[in-house]
Amino acid sequence: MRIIRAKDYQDMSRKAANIISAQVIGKPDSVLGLATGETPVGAYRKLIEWYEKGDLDFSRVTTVNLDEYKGLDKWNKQSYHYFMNENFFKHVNLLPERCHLPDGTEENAEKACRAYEALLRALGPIDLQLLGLGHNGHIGFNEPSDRFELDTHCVSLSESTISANRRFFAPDEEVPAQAYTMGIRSIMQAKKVLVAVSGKEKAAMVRTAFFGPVTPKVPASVLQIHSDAVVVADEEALWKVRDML
Ligand SMILES: O=P(O)(O)OC[C@H]1O[C@](O)(CO)[C@@H](O)[C@@H]1O
Repeated sequence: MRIIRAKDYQDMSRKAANIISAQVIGKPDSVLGLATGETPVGAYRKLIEWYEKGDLDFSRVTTVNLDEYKGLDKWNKQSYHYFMNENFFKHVNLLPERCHLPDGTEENAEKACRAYEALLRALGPIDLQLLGLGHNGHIGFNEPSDRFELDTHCVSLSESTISANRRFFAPDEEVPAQAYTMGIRSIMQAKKVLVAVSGKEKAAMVRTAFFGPVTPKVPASVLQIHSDAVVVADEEALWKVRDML
């Protein structure tokens, strides 16, 4: 696992976007695994900026997102479909039919997960998987558990994840308690994994996940044994591991 140090959020975003750009330029028909959350938004902005300048072409790229809330459709402003559309998809020349997320409207969890897993397998290994880091060490919505959940599955979100995500919802809106998420296998089979981390509230988890034991109780810790995992983190996120770099 390589750690790339960035000065601040802007620098981290630019560095993460550089890695994604290099992937798309080097392999125009890449399969990109994408993430939601606040952290990757700056990188998406950079990619949009470079696309607008004519430096990037997404017309042959396929995207697969990590997760979606169960029960939310793509017009719901809190859905990850909506988030991805607003923050990235609609601003670049990705073909809509090549942008995939789990189907939050499918009430039958087994059916929804089976369909997404089949899609992931049909597409083959993801070329580059972008990840954020949850406060409790989750990646996608793979929550702390007694075992690594390998396939796409329906997860009951932990209290800490629900409360962390409350900031995206209006006070009177309920945060969904369940989500469909890509499993650890697809993430680990990705040829390259890029974890973007920013801010001092992630510093303790950076130390636990990337310098502690590999355990399903800290899902992100599994990335330590990925053959090509890169963490791009800013100074605040790295302050608890400064002496180890
Ligand atoms: O980047 P943020 O907003 O801190 O979120 C971290 C992680 O938490 C999630 O938003 C889900 O709780 C993930 O999508 C994300 O990777």
